[in-house]
Amino acid sequence: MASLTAHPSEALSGTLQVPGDKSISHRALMLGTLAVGRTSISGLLEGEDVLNTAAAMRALGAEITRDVDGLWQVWGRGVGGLREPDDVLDFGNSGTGARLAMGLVAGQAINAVFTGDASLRRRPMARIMRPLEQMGVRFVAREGGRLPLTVSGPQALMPVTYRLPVASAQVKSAILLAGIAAPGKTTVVEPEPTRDHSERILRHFGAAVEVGDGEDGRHVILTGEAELTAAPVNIPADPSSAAFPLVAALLLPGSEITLPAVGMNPLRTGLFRTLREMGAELEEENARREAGEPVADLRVRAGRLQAVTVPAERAPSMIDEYPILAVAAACAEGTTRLEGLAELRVKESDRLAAMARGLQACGVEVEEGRDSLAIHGCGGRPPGGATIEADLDHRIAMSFLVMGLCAERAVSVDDAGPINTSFPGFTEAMGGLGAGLRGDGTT
Ligand SMILES: O=C(O)C1=C[C@@H](OP(=O)(O)O)[C@@H](O)[C@H](O)C1
Ligand SMILES: C=C(OP(=O)(O)O)C(=O)O
Repeated sequence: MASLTAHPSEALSGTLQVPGDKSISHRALMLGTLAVGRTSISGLLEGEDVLNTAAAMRALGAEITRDVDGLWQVWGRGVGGLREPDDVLDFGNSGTGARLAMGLVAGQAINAVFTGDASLRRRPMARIMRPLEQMGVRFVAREGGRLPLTVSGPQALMPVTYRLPVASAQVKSAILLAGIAAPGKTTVVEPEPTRDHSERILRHFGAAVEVGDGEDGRHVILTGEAELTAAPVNIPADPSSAAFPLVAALLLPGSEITLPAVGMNPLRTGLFRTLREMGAELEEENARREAGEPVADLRVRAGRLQAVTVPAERAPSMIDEYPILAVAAACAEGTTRLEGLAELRVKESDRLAAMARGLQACGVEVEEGRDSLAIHGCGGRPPGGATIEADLDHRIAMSFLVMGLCAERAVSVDDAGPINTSFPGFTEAMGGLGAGLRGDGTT
């Protein structure tokens, strides 16, 4: 376990190209695998989560290469053309990789065994198993629907209409990926809209996806037995990764940074909206579209932040950003209230408990509820001076390193390794903006 320490920092400045969007990277590799022809992907996130998905797609028969200039090529097998992997598929730390790939395998008449690291093996999979079982897929899983598990795709998959019991783009996407191989229409009804990268990229590859609003929520309808055609994908910078330098720049007086080509999908930008409500100055420049996704350059200037209440219905659009928002709230003036956080308890770690514990260790007063968090802001630098257990959670690790930059005393995380799952080069990237993160060797 390599620990890392963030020391109180001066202003940040410069331009940082944040790595590619993790959600879109997984999907581009998977759609490329199901498509006929060669898919070229630029800007693919080369983090461990996505590299594990690439390895799984190779095991299922796709040919995947990386050119010297970082362009990835996927030669797909066509829907129904995947082969049975001859070993266990290991998705490491990645809920998205494992859950979406279950949907993809469901549409093939093959067996595949899925596993992951200690974090992924404690996360719930029944949410994916239930709808796919209705489509005819069989699972053998550990108690409580945990990995490792075996997926058996049926000879003839049935389409479903499924109402999501929790707001989850991963569940929606697994059903849609399975539905590609089913006859007729597969419908997912989501009470609250979640990130729609799957809908966008499916259309980009030629599938028919209709979206409409019903009384019970948003209906996403995919026409099955789709023929997917390879299409080039240019992946934007990940707004969830951009959040870390962005919040650091907001909190360190005198900072001004630019983050080019950040994904601005409105179902991902809840954090930006919240920070603006807190008084942040965020400018979007050169708004454009890449592979069906909105993108802009973000310019961020430091400023004082005021507490806000973030309503539960905003959670799906900023679900991975609560840990870093909690750090911003700890430095803001007043009490910030975050609601509708139940899903945070089943991420890479129990993020609600991890944030409450870590903030308290840094001298910030908090109240943790069943699905809420109140943070009493310090109106400036919090005390800091703690060592935080990352518990295999990249976002907890990066959030508390940003805390260390903005606190009175240094903050360490016991294991910075998981940062490589989503933001390889994080230490160097922050260093390039002027923030000092120092490795403490091996603990
Ligand atoms: O579909 C996706 O790419 C993701 C969906 C979200 O998970 P849930 O579907 O569990 O909310 C998010 O937390 C995860 O990081 C990526
Ligand atoms: C929850 C996350 O990812 P995943 O579900 O793919 O592990 C995340 O990146 O914050």
